Amino acid sequence: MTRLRISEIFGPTIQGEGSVIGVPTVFVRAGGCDYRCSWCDSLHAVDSRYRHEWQPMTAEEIMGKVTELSGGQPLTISLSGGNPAIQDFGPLIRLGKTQGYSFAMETQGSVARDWFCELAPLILSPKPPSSGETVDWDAFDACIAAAVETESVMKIVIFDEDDYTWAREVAAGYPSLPLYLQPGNHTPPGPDSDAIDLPGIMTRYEWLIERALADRWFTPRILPQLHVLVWGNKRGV
Ligand SMILES: C[S@@+](CC[C@H](N)C(=O)[O-])C[C@H]1O[C@@H](n2cnc3c(N)ncnc32)[C@H](O)[C@@H]1O
Ligand SMILES: Nc1nc2[nH]cc(C(=O)O)c2c(=O)[nH]1
Ligand code: SF4
Ligand SMILES: [Mg+2]
Repeated sequence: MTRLRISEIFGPTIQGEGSVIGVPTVFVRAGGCDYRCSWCDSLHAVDSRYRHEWQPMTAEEIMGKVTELSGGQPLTISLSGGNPAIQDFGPLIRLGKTQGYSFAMETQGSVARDWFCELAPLILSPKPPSSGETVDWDAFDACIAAAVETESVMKIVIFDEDDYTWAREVAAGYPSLPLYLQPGNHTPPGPDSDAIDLPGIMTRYEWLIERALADRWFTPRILPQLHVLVWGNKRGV
């Protein structure tokens, strides 16, 4: 039986980011990522030093844990990671749907899967220059193409002026994707630290709002990471 590498399953909590912000959800976080963003806030699901925490789980085991957490009430399950697209989440999504659950997924858009069409929504977060990663736009386009008849949205993290300029160019190339801009969160060293630089986040958020409005750029929604404002960088919320 196929097993998925799972870093953590937690909730119910609220979705803290992007188009489904505020919606109650249970998170299923996959272990492993094909990227190494300089500012990744989920290193415990990326860095192989945390591999010992990742559990191989069947779709049935995952749904069992989600059902326990949700009290058996179907809700939206948020798949994140790491990059969930490097594993086959198709069987889990199909099983969960038979039980009334729906699935949203966060991915950077580097690997396309035919099961993206089962998501609602597919949240694509291409990485700006400050991440140190380079986007493969053919792979990104393949992700959009795979999400036939489902909603895809784009969420870009912005730390600085370079990222902002990049986001404007990228957005111009994808006029039909609803766009969300999110100020970057400089996580203090050590993935086990809950501490955040709240003044830094708020300064970047205010700067980002003012920057976009001064440009008369009115299409994106500009949102902070709500869960970070409430709980800091605490894991499992
Ligand atoms: C941890 S990632 C996992 C999913 C996938 N690998 C991705 O990057 O989209 C989930 C979301 O958090 C965002 N993110 C990661 N680190 C961040 C940070 N330091 N500040 C703000 N957003 C961050 C990512 O851009 C992505 O939208
Ligand atoms: N509450 C909450 N909302 C989130 N939205 C995206 C998250 C992620 O790490 O992928 C996340 C997370 O870890 N917690
Ligand atoms: S792609 Fe996502 S999970 Fe992977 S390193 Fe970047 S932010 Fe972290
Ligand atoms: Mg997070």
